[in-house]
Amino acid sequence: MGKVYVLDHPLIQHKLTYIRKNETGTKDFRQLVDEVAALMAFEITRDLPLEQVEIDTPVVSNAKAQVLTGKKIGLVPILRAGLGMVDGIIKLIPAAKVGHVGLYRDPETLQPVEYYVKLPSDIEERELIVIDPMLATGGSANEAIESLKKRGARQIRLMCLVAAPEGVEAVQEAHPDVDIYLAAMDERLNEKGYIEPGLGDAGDRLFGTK
Ligand SMILES: O=P(O)(O)OC[C@H]1O[C@H](OP(=O)(O)OP(=O)(O)O)[C@H](O)[C@@H]1O
Ligand SMILES: O=c1cc[nH]c(=O)[nH]1
Ligand SMILES: [Mg+2]
Repeated sequence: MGKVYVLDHPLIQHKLTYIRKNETGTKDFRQLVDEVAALMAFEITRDLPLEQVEIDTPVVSNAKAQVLTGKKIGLVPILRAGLGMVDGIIKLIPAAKVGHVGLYRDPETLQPVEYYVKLPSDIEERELIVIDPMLATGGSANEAIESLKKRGARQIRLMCLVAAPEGVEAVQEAHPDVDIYLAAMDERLNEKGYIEPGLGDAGDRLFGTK
């Protein structure tokens, strides 16, 4: 079963509180999501492998130093709301390629509807991070992960700001090979499929559409 990591760094938790607040407007919401995504990226890349190299500094020759090695990273935001987390992560991993999976959740059935997929050609070679602020029923994340696997992806992690326990369980059941990284595990889903306490509709708050 995939592991679940709740990233409890104080800066992440402090900023998340302001993201949640009803009175936080679009500009600040966007800025805070960007900052939290960067902080989360810092935490989830802790286990990236390093290799030793030799470099010349202005002072000595052949100094031992370390550089990243292993698989390259690919980011896959789930449209729309996942877009709000891309720039923050790219600041730390500027060479990451970015694929897009477009999904919306039907408001009646809560089922995900796929409308767009565009991925880097070498996804099977990359360590992919699927990003979406919200993991509610888990339907969208599962559909996105399925879509990536169908196209050859082999190593996938999921990064969300806020999750409901139902969504985490659904992903763990459907994709036991996928580890999940969260800023918070919330209490429940309400009858409309919204996370409580949550932060509302992440896409609408990011893009000012409601
Ligand atoms: O876990 P689930 O129950 O599938 O719900 C989570 C999905 O719902 C939201 O997207 P939404 O459908 O609002 O689309 P948007 O990003 O375009 O606003 C959110 O960004 C997730 O993708
Ligand atoms: O609480 C929720 C649930 C799904 N999608 C959102 O944007 N927010
Ligand atoms: Mg939305």
